[in-house]
Amino acid sequence: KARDGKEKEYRLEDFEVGKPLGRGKFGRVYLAREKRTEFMVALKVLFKSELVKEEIEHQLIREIEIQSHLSHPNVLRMLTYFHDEKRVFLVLEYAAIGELYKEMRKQPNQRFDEKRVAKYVYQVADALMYCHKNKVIHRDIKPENLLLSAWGNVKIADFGWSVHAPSLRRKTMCGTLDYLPPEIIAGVQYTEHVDHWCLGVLCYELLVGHPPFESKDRKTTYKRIDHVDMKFPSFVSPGPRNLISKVSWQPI
Ligand SMILES: CC(=O)N[C@H]1CCN(c2c(Cl)cnc3[nH]c(-c4cn(C)nc4C)nc23)C1
Repeated sequence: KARDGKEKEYRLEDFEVGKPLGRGKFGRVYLAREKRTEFMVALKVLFKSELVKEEIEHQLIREIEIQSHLSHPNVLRMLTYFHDEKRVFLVLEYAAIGELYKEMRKQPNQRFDEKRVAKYVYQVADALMYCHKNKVIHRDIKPENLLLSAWGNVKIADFGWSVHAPSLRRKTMCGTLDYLPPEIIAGVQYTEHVDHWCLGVLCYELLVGHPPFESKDRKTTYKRIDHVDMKFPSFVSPGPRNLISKVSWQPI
């Protein structure tokens, strides 16, 4: 905010753009520094031509509306946004450690110990309770969309799929099916409970190293989701089994 308290209009020249951090679904994300304050941010760049070609302008507008109004320690902040003739820029909070997914792969058995999973699941649950209180369903909770801040706290990123509850909006079956809850597969109206289901799937994956219904082909994955056909390896103790089973049984 500028000194007179008004929203400052940002432009690209207010930033020094650094290394690419990775690719979201429809844009590149760069590390950047705001020149005046030297504040580090993640700058997400989307090309207007691509937004139009993919007909996802409405999705971006919803992502901006939702993420710019949410303010929670475990939700990645959208600080501001601006556009020039060809591109839209989202100025996002920079999570210095990076993607939780990569952190998990770096662990000895490619999974986290129970204490660490408890911390991450608690933080995601807290963020989801906050989102649900604001009538927002994320719908895409999975390790790839979770980031770690410099202090090792989880930040839910990528609200590209979030919607205002309750919703019937079809989630196109692109990407992994592993996290799809039965009610979305069935195409019935769904509520915030879809995020609870994903939290159970996330808890399982962080503990075990792969998602519970993972199968060699999509058909089998669908079937296993539908029958909630979940097996726990012996090293998973009763506490997490109980929690995961409780959030995974959905009264559809
Ligand atoms: C779904 C999605 O947006 N994925 C990624 C792209 C980079 N982006 C980041 C966003 Cl949006 C915010 N902060 C990030 N920090 C990092 C990162 C840090 N290290 C050391 N390595 C990485 C990578 N990436 C981000 C989110």
